Amino acid sequence: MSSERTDSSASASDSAPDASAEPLLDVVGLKKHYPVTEGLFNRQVGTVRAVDGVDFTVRAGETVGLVGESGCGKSTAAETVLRLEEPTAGEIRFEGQDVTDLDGDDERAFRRNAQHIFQDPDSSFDPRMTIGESVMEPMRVHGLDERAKRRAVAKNLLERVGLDRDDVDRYPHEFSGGQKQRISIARAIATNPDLLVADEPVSALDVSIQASILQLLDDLQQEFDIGVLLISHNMGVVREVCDRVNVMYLGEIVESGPTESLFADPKHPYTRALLSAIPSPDPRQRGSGVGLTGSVPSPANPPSGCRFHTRCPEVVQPADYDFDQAAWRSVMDLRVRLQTEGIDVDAVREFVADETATDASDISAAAMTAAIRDEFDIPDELGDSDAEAVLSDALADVAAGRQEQATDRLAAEFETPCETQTPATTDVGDDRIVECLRHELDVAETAD
Ligand SMILES: Nc1ncnc2c1ncn2[C@@H]1O[C@H](COP(=O)(O)OP(=O)(O)OP(=O)(O)O)[C@@H](O)[C@H]1O
Repeated sequence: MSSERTDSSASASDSAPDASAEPLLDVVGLKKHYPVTEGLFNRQVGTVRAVDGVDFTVRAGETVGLVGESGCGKSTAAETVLRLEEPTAGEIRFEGQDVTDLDGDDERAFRRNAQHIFQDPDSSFDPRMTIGESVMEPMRVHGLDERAKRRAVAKNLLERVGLDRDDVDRYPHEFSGGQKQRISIARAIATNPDLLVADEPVSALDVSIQASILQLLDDLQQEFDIGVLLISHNMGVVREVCDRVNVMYLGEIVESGPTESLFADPKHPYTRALLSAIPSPDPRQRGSGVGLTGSVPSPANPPSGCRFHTRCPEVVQPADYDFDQAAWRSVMDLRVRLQTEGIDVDAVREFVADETATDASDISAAAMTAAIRDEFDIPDELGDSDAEAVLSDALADVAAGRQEQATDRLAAEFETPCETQTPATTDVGDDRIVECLRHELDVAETAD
């Protein structure tokens, strides 16, 4: 974790861990799939690819972020690393040892050495146990038999995380959310772990106390040289505390690199979109970001090629066309909608009838297509006459109730390379990788 965050230019490198050191945690090709079942006999009808082949490392003394929107697979990755979930495939090497098939003493040692903090401190405590008992519990499980010693350690830990030694006999309901998260941290470090997995440790807390909890984690990490895997949907939090960042989308890592350079020059359109969502204190920068349309698609049926292509503001245009990128994205949004939910033409007709105070039966096809263009932010004319002809025909099909025909027409004419080619992992230098066709094309062009 970087030490002083007020000077962002000095942040990540101040306490930068030794990049040549063996990783504490080395995750390779990790997959976690869940079966989708149906019926009385739980017949498997599909697979949720929650984590679908991710690689990352955490070194001692390093804080590594796993960031992405809700549903991208971050928590599943964290739970699988901790062996709270069994991996479907891949390797999880902790201190040089593959933990996927540990048992007995080795498994107990791993559980002692890899601890976690979860998002909701309210649900992480047994309300009938004093907080001292909660903090002592992992010490008991891991072999510290003398109660008096456990109690003394618990008191020290409570003091270390900013509470009072005498709080040891109090109950969870007597503490605020922030204090409870401090107690969770005390409990997590009670066994002197080498790795701490913190899953959204501040997102349930009031914004005013988030910074102090992150600072506490930072201080403890430096004091004990712990490796931290921080799960967050919040790029602002990640920037504050991480040395390295892995950006995750729909079960895959699409970009990874040192925090400072990744924030200064994000390479993947998804990273750029996440960054644009961070509120800026500078009014000149507000609203300059690229918005993301729609939500994360289901990992039971991920899009082909680049999984982000159904939402990507920079999705590549077919070679035959060249028009405004924002208009192209809007046309793609229409295509995606037709392919997924479809368009309720009757609702469009009713809407136009209402807007124009006209009888629904009198609404023309032209008025319908204009309303659909409007809804999807598609300009009245695309800047490419061939593309415009394809779109006009497709919209005429939609207005006439021939959605399948429109869907097929758009799919055939507006096929993007991003849906047919799975982007390879491209090394873009500076210890950074990105999985995006645009970078592959750039690298290929430079090589030519
Ligand atoms: N036990 C399960 N069975 C089936 N699907 C699951 C299971 N656990 C998670 N998923 C699915 O896997 C995907 C990833 O979920 P996960 O919770 O890991 O994402 P996340 O990025 O951590 O999001 P959030 O911050 O909302 O928890 C989601 O679509 C989720 O519905």
